[in-house]
Amino acid sequence: MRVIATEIPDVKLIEPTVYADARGFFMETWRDDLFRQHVSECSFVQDNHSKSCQGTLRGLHYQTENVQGKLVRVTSGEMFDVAVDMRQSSSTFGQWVGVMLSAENKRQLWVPPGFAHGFYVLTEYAECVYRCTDYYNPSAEHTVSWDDPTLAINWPLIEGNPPLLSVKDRIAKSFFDAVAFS
Ligand SMILES: Cc1cn([C@H]2C[C@H](O)[C@@H](COP(=O)(O)OP(=O)(O)O[C@H]3O[C@H](C)C(=O)[C@H](O)[C@H]3O)O2)c(=O)[nH]c1=O
Repeated sequence: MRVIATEIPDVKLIEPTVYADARGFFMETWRDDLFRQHVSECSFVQDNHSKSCQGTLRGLHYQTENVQGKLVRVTSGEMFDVAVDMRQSSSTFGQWVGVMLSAENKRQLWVPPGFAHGFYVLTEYAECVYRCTDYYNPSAEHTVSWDDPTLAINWPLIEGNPPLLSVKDRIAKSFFDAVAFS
């Protein structure tokens, strides 16, 4: 696997080694030893899988208890995946990283604990699976508005179509009003 640095040191882009042959391909999508050695010393306790139609934007979400790190990959379609630094003490507080993840490029994004996460779906459908370092805790979940002007995330929105949002994401907080990590 190849680990690629991003604009935020703790956020990593991972390219697994793909073994292709006449049948198709094989790849190790995660190995505890290599992940700990090259990305982050953490354990995963919950796997998620979500499917979204084109134009769906989920996020920006994070938990302030059971704080989750997430290892995100796309198993079908393509999405623009975003991590936002919500750690007040960080030199990159309020900065974001956005990468294209797709079934084609097989890339994975490591979203560390302390970051908000969101994605926007570009293809007719996209499915993502992601490993979490802590359990879902809805009572401690927070949302930051996807189009917050301070974050100014450059979403590759499909021309003329407002993103499809959940009710929760439509009423998300501004970055300045959102709870940050110390
Ligand atoms: C996240 C989650 C949700 N749920 C239930 C709660 C709702 O009944 C239903 C849909 O939840 P929600 O609309 O919050 O799903 P997303 O909008 O995809 O939320 C996720 O989107 C962003 C991109 C993330 O990184 C988080 O994993 C998560 O916040 O699944 C669970 O049972 N367990 C879970 O871990």
